[in-house]
Amino acid sequence: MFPLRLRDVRFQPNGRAILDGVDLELGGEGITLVLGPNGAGKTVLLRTLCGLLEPSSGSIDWGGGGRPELGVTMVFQHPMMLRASVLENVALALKPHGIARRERHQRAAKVLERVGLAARAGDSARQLSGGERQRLALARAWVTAPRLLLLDEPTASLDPSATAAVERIVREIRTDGTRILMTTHNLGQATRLGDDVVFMSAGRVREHAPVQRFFARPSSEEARLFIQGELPWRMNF
Ligand SMILES: Nc1ncnc2c1ncn2[C@@H]1O[C@H](COP(=O)(O)OP(=O)(O)OP(=O)(O)O)[C@@H](O)[C@H]1O
Repeated sequence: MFPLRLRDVRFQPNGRAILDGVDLELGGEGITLVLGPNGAGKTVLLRTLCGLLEPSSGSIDWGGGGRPELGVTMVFQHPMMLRASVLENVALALKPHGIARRERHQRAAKVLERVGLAARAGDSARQLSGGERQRLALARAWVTAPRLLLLDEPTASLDPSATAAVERIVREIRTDGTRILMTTHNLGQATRLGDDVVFMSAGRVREHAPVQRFFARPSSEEARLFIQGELPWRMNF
C-alpha cells in the first residue's frame, strides 16, 4: 500500500477547485498531521483517500496498485454510533473481515480495554459522552488493524483530559503498525503527535516537512504566517 503517491489530484465539483493539484508522497510509517486554514481542503483530502470522494483528475498510487478494499479506515469528527451496545459497535466493524461472531466479540472486548471503555461494553453507545464516543470510534477502527487510518479532527470538541486520552490511543495505534494521517487545528497536538506535517492551503499541499523543521523553519511565507497566527493562542494557555 506504501509509498502512497498522489500526483496532481484535483477535486472540482461544479468547476470549483477544492483540491487544486495535490502532490504528496507518504511512506509506510508514522503519524502525519495535515494542517492548514479552514477550507483548505484537508477533510476533502482524507475523504478522497478513504474512497468517499472521487477525484476529478490526477492519480493515486497505492504502492503500485489501486486502493485496497479493506485496510483504509476513516474516523470522522462527529462519529455516528449504531443503535447498539458499545461492544456491538466495535464487533460489527469486524463483520466485513469475515470473522466469526464469537471471535468478533472477543477482539472487541480486548480493544475496549485498551481504550478504557471495558466497563461500558454493555451500555448503549448512544449514551456515551463526546470523549467516550471518540474513544469508541477509535476502538472501532483499531479492532480492524487498518494499514492506514484517517482521523479528521478527532479532538476538536474535547476537553484537555479527553484530548490527552485520544492522543494516547492514537500513539498506541501507531505503535501497533498503523499508518496515521490526521487533521487538527491544535498546533500543540501536532508537535506532540506528529512525525511530519503536511501544510495545505487553497486545495494544495504547500509544504511537507518533519514536524520540528516545519515549526522552526517553515519554508513558505504562508506557513510562517499560519504558525504565527496560531502559536500565541496556544502559548497563552
Ligand atoms: N463533497 C463536496 N462537494 C463540494 N464541495 C465540498 C465537498 N466537501 C467539502 N467541500 C468544500 O470544500 C472546501 C474545503 O472543505 P474541507 O472540509 O476539506 O476544508 P478543511 O480544510 O477540512 O477545513 P476545516 O479546517 O474548516 O475543517 C469547503 O469550501 C467545502 O465547502
